[in-house]
Amino acid sequence: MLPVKQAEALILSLVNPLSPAQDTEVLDLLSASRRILTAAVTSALDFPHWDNSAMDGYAVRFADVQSCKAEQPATLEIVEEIPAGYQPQQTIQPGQAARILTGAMMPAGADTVVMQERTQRQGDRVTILEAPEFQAFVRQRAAFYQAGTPLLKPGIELNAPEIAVLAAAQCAQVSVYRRPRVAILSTGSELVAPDQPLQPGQIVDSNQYALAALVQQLGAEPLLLGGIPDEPEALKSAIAQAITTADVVLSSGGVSVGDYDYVDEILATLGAEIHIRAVAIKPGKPLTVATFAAPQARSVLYFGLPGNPVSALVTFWRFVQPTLRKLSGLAQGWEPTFIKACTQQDLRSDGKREGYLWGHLQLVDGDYEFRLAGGSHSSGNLINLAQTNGLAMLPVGQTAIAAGTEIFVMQVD
Ligand SMILES: Nc1nc2c(c(=O)[nH]1)N[C@H]1C(S)=C(S)[C@@H](COP(=O)(O)OP(=O)(O)OC[C@H]3O[C@@H](n4cnc5c(N)ncnc54)[C@H](O)[C@@H]3O)O[C@H]1N2
Ligand code: MOO
Ligand SMILES: [Mg+2]
Repeated sequence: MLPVKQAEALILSLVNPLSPAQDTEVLDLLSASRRILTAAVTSALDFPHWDNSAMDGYAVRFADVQSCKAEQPATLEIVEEIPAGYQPQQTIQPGQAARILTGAMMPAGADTVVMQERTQRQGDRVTILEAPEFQAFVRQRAAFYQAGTPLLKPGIELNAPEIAVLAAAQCAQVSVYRRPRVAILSTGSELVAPDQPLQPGQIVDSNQYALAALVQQLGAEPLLLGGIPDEPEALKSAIAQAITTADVVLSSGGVSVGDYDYVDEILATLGAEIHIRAVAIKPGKPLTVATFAAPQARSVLYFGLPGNPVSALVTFWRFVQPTLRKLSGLAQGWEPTFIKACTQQDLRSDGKREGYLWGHLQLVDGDYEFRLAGGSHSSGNLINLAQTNGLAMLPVGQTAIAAGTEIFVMQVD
């Protein structure tokens, strides 16, 4: 059994990220949310594009107003009104000012803005009641970004801030990585679809739905291959089909030592290289990780996840999620986030495998608290997994952690 950290490192070393040359598509900016940028973006524009006013007020020459105060105000002649979107026509001379609105271009000759509240207006004259700072309320050209320097790096996820930056830089279309394709198949002769009547001994194929939801949440495209009975020929043809269409294949079930656990055997028959057969994690010990090399242009990574519903989810969060993040072209941040939290209950584990117990992570007065889900922590119990958002990690060798102790909790929402 491989320790969890070693399994994570080995799995990440098997991942070939999508290629910025081949695996890309060009999208309208509005469709690019949550996608990953393939190439660096620079802009020919400075930000701000020109000196402009940060306030509604008056553009003045600092020299005219630097010593004014309420008892000794300065009165200036207003020679122009400058709303946003208008190019000033006048150069401000000594004794002159321009009415200026927020975001409007500074006129030549002026270097400072006096906010409206520090002035009194009489027709085409304005009285400045208080000396401003030199260059007050002027947003200088290129103060935020200089044209030609790096604007956005490749391998970042495009969320609202990045989309705003791209729009402002007039990048109406953007090159992003295509979505990774993830084939999902469930093994088990006992499985039926949710809309089928249940016969004695049968259960619903919930793993297919759970895995599809997780794949979608990560921005990848799930290819649903359904439930495959525990028959070697059926399984072989399903896996053979999956590896021709997907970047990653996820199966659940059939990886332990039972009489109908055929996955490893079939992978070997199909020419896969099996890298992992078991990991020291609870739940999730019987985890198979394999690669298919040729004849595809790119290799296919195969995860034989354990069939127990919680084991399938925990191994997805711990190992498949980082894989999909790396594969997707993200430059960093593949690994799960572990948060220090104070457990509110006693936690127990056999100490032989790295244990993961599900529960709820919550900020209370600035500190995270972990509340263990009530009910059974059996890997077959998916019911109390609902409404949880964290997995408390119990290191190998540790059998009991007392309530009130600080622990690491893996965030899973
Ligand atoms: N003698 C041993 N038996 C088992 C061991 C072991 O080390 N020695 N390991 C146990 C552990 S740990 C796990 S986890 C399971 C993993 O089993 P498999 O991956 O072979 O999965 P199956 O046997 O096919 O199914 C296990 C369980 O999960 C249910 N299942 C399967 N697929 C689905 C699905 N798509 N949706 C919902 N539920 C599913 C299935 O009905 C079984 O109840 O092996 C232990 N046994
Ligand atoms: O360790 Mo198995 O993955 O749950 O029961
Ligand atoms: Mg089994």
